[in-house]
Amino acid sequence: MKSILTCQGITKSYGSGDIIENVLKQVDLEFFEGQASVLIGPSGSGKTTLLSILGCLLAPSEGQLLIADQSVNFFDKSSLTEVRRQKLGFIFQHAQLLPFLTIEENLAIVGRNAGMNDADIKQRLDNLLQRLELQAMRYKHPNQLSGGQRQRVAIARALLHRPSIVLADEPTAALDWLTGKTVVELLLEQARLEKAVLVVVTHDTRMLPLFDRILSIADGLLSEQQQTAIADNTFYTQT
Ligand SMILES: Nc1ncnc2c1ncn2[C@@H]1O[C@H](COP(=O)(O)OP(=O)(O)OP(=O)(O)O)[C@@H](O)[C@H]1O
Repeated sequence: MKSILTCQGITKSYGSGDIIENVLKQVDLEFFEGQASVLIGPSGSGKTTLLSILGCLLAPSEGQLLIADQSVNFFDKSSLTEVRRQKLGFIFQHAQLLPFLTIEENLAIVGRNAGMNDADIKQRLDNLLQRLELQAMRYKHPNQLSGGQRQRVAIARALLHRPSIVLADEPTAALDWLTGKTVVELLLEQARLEKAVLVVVTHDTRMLPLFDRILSIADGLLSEQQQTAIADNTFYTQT
């Protein structure tokens, strides 16, 4: 399996002196092509912090982040922006679509930012809108869509430029259980089709069996749980 994303000894501290908070301690992790992971942990345990480091939005205090075997630690701001535009797709709790643009225009921007040509953007848009059953929404504006439909657009937007890594921070938190489950299932299906690494932060432990890997953070330490423990109900604490 091809290694796409690696954390080597990542630590993250906030503050300084006596009021230093060590949020992540020596996190070692490797993600492989097409692998879907869920990241869980109590509130304030560092899930968003880790996701932000994986997404090159936040620098670690120590340790290295490698994308496709290349360390991004010493990349300057514009190189990091380029990495984000080319290799990463993001999904947040709220879809964060631009309200004054149509769904098509919201999606096309991502392709343009990644340097795709118009023909490729159109082909990709047609394909993703069809796969996510969004064709009827193409010329609508975000406020004309339901929360679940907006998150489906957010999935299309995250995948449009064929990123090798897709990161989602509580993508279902604003949705009811059934809509949320459908959104996560679609996200998993589409990310697997694209062979992207997918990392999803959630508080909803009912989602865990859907994923290939279950990563858990507590007290700054990251551990991996086995799906069998979930099935046996030996690891089923609401976080
Ligand atoms: N910019 C910052 N400056 C200082 N402390 C921060 C900053 N960002 C996060 N923290 C602290 O780091 C810890 C981890 O925060 P983080 O948002 O990563 O947790 P989380 O697991 O995502 O929490 P939640 O589940 O509540 O969203 C918290 O104690 C938080 O207060």
